[in-house]
Amino acid sequence: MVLADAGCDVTLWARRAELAEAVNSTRTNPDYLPGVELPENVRATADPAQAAADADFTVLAVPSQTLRQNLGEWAPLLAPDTVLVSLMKGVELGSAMRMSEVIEDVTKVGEDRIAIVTGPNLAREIAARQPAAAVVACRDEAVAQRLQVASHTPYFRPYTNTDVIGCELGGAVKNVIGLAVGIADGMGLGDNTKGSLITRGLAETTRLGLAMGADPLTFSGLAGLGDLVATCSSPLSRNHTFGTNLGKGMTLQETIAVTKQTAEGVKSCESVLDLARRHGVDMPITETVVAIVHEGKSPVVAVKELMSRSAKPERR
Ligand SMILES: NC(=O)c1ccc[n+]([C@@H]2O[C@H](COP(=O)([O-])OP(=O)(O)OC[C@H]3O[C@@H](n4cnc5c(N)ncnc54)[C@H](O)[C@@H]3O)[C@@H](O)[C@H]2O)c1
Ligand SMILES: O=P(O)(O)OC[C@H](O)CO
Repeated sequence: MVLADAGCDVTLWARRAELAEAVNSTRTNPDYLPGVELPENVRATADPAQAAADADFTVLAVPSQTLRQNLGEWAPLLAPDTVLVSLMKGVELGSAMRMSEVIEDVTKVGEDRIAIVTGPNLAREIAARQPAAAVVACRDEAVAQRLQVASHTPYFRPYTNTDVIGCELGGAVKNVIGLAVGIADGMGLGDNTKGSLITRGLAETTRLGLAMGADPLTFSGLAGLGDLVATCSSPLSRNHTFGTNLGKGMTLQETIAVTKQTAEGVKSCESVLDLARRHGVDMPITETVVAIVHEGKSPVVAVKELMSRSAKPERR
């Protein structure tokens, strides 16, 4: 919708032919965004070859853990000079690769033709055309600028950045911190806890980013703080809501059963922790989220343990 509103002709690929037909005939996506009317220049198809043909930009928005397989099937269909754009906010399990790295690995397209869009961009609010800023990041600034023009609308304001590592990490780790804040909310804890988790979450994201070669200033921007604030405040965030359900005492299986859309942090908390260990970085909040979500640790015990860690200066 953003690209179409900015004047691009958009072909949307959908897995199910009936959903593609519904989008074309009703101008809505009844399963995912009921009540939102899509612009005329968005067409849907279930044929990936038709979606990929002649595309200046190929925008990828599948769950992070399925990207490698999806892209493996689509790679032979991509237009020769297309720019591959990732909207995904996760890290691959096992390889601990960021999404742009998976794209490069599968397609062998160079990093100058791989871009990402990230920032405080909850889908429902974007679909309601509420004002939001975003970051378009690419190692090649000219490519980022092209994508900036292609996606700039009266309600969507993209800024360019060349720090792809920092922008991607900001998006992936904020989902883990969103889970932590949701758990705290579900436990009935208040805004001091939230402010502390957001700030210390940003500190551990920045530590990881520095170890991986990111620009630390990226984390005080839209991809870092901006997205943390949106995710950790909003009931629209799937990660936040997932955490809230866990904090209220639901089991992991019960929480998964009521979660209809992708909550990336649930899997990516493990790959972010993997990255932290590979780089020798301490990420206590991420470690705690992994322990609660995947190892059955009680949130009450986890809070006690986090609060009784050894005292230290703020900036280390
Ligand atoms: N929704 C948001 O507000 C938002 C905002 C910014 C970024 N993102 C990111 O976008 C990415 C996708 O999230 P979403 O919100 O679109 O999730 P979603 O769950 O709403 O949609 C994911 C889509 O992928 C499809 N899908 C699931 N498994 C698949 C598979 N094996 N192969 C192909 N398609 C498959 C689903 O049918 C669905 O259409 C995530 O990385 C998320 O972090 C989401
Ligand atoms: O619903 P979430 O938790 O995946 O968050 C959506 C976006 O990433 C917010 O910017």
